[in-house]
Amino acid sequence: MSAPTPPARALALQVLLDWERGETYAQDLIERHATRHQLAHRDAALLQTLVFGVLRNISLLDSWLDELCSNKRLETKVHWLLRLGVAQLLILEMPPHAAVNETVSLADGKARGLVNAVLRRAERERTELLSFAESLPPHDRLSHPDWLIERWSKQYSEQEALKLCEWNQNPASTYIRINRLHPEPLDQAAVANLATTSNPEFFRVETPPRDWLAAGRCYVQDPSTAVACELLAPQPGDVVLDACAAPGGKTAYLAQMMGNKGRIIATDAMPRRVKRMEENFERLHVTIAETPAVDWTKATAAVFGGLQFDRILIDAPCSNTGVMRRRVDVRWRLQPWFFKEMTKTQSTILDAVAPLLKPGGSLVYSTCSLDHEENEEVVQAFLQRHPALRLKETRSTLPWRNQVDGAFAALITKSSR
Ligand SMILES: C[S@@+](CC[C@H](N)C(=O)[O-])C[C@H]1O[C@@H](n2cnc3c(N)ncnc32)[C@H](O)[C@@H]1O
Repeated sequence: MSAPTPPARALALQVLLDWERGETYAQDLIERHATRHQLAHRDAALLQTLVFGVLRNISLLDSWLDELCSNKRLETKVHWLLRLGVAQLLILEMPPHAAVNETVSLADGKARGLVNAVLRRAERERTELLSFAESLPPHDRLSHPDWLIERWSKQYSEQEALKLCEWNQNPASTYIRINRLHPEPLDQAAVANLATTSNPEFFRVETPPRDWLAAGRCYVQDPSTAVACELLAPQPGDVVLDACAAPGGKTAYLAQMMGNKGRIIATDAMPRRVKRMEENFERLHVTIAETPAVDWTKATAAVFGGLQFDRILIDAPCSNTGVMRRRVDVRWRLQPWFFKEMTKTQSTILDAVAPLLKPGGSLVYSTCSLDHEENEEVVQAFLQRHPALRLKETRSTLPWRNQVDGAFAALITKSSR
């Protein structure tokens, strides 16, 4: 007989403890636990709500706990348990009975009394605690590192930096892109019922349509990801390199734009991600992609034996500051020095790939970062190192303005002589 599935709150506590110990993203830990325990979709969704609810609000929860526990030092497990309990009561607005009882039941013998007392007090003093939150400085109220808010204030404005923090505090919407490469068109009436976006290929959904996803009729993808693909504008018959391609969301859209005619070489440094990309291509009926694993910080342009490309997409690894609504823990992992490190990798990849562009060809450099250092500044320095290349256009989305994830894309061309 298999062991019973632990309740979502017990798994949430385990994910939070694992997250604090390691370098793994919370999303990966959630997926790992959901797979290991074969969680039903509803339970996996509850697990994500609990974990994200805590990680999105660590500073706010700790400000409340300082009040509730008179600044007492808390043992690690008790601390996470209290954060989890208070998040359910004051942020996620879960029924107090379940929130308190089930959270207390996860505490070890000696700690139960404390957890029970603190959570019951939080429930009683709910109104006072919520108004106390309003009096906190932004880095505590909106749970973002102070240095990050300052960095964004310098690059945009203080008002926009706070709007971005507020944006990051809300659960992300789910969007799907309809896969037009699927041999059987979707029932138009079903598509007509979907919530439209400003891009006719993308729709907002409350819950992902699982049968459509499994059958490759759609792909979960934020509309901001279209910016780079549309700027690259590949044509049927083109030879395209997608240098940082996994898990293949943009490649699949490029293949659709090309009507599955031509050739795409979709590379990525991580074999595990290449495998996932291959599965995605198979499901999405992408038939023109080849998927060699290539690390562009080690490989040179000679890797394809002289092959040159009409179009190149470099969707570079980045700080992910444009997608912090989805990657809720990025804010706690980022450090001020990380941006400079990232720009070194981005520039190395650009320099390695640039010689593969045909004369007259187009290259798009894109990120899901909002940071000028990783975007405009990387592009400017790249152009200075490669005088044959010209910047044609840049496009970006800003979450607080465009209501989608943040993205940046620069279109660069090579003269035909
Ligand atoms: C932003 S993600 C790409 C997302 C993808 N374009 C999509 O739309 O699904 C960046 C990718 O770059 C890959 N990567 C990181 N460093 C790399 C390198 N040195 N060479 C090639 N790929 C790299 C990562 O493994 C990651 O899959």
